[in-house]
Amino acid sequence: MLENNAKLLSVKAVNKSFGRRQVLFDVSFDIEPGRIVGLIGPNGAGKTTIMKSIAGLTGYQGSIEIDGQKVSKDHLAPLKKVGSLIETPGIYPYMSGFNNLKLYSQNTSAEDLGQIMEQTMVTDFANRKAKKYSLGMKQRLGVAIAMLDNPELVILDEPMNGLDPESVHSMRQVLRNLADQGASVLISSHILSELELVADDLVVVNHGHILFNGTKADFFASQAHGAEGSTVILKTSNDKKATSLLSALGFETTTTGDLRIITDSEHSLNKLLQQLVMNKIEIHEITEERQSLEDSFIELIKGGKE
Ligand SMILES: Nc1ncnc2c1ncn2[C@@H]1O[C@H](COP(=O)(O)OP(=O)(O)OP(=O)(O)O)[C@@H](O)[C@H]1O
Repeated sequence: MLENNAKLLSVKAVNKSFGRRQVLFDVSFDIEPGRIVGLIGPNGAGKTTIMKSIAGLTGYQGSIEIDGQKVSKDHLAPLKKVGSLIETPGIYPYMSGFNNLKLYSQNTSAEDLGQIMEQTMVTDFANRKAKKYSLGMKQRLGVAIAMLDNPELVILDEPMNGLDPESVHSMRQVLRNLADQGASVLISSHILSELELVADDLVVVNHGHILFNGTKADFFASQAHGAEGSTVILKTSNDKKATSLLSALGFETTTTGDLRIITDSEHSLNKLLQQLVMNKIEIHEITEERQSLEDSFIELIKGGKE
């Protein structure tokens, strides 16, 4: 059994080359039980290679441990605790979805199997041959396969790919249920908004380097209050006076349309409000324009290593 706060998955200093081309550079991150970790990066960043290394599908240098046991291509025993959907799910096309599930299931009761099919919304088409499935149906069946036999770690490579908005919504619910039951979930995407609502933690990767590894809240905070700061939009009793006052104090202001002020640690929102009050400028409306996670991500990727 895992102790509290133990790491279910520990990836340490993983390097990987294909021939002479290195594609992963000192990749390290951990996953605790019950957490959903979003692995995010643009196409070719190294997400699938990281997941394949964890799932024992490709060799690597460094260390990957699941529940304290090292995983490698030659030591797959820890993978009993892992359910995965990586790249094309291994679905047999001439079998029904239900029979595919039964084939992969070693120790899932009929009742649990029924529940997994309900949760992943596979039940309605479970008796049809898999070759007739759409991409979204295959994805759902692939996730159902990954959930068989009570995995402690579920690895899903781009599981939202091909899903309609309703299915994306229920997939989030499925992942949250898994985490609530104590499983750890590693899910990848190149679209941050797919992960934004579901991930607890984020690992941002680009060109095989980890650019950020921490909670989603920390990611947002580190980006929103980074060098650019956040933008405050003000409506005051005297915008002209407010602009010249704040400019004189070193605030970056723009007045095309609304009065917009960029705040940072030195020119904080608190300082801005104090100055307006001291100078008897009434504030009629104030809104903070927060950067979306997507903007933060793009900024981080642009500033990342080549
Ligand atoms: N079998 C392989 N042989 C050679 N190079 C490979 C192989 N698999 C992946 N690569 C290279 O490794 C790098 C990382 O690829 P990977 O598939 O891990 O990225 P990804 O982040 O999953 O991308 P995507 O979002 O497009 O799936 C890429 O430059 C890719 O071309």
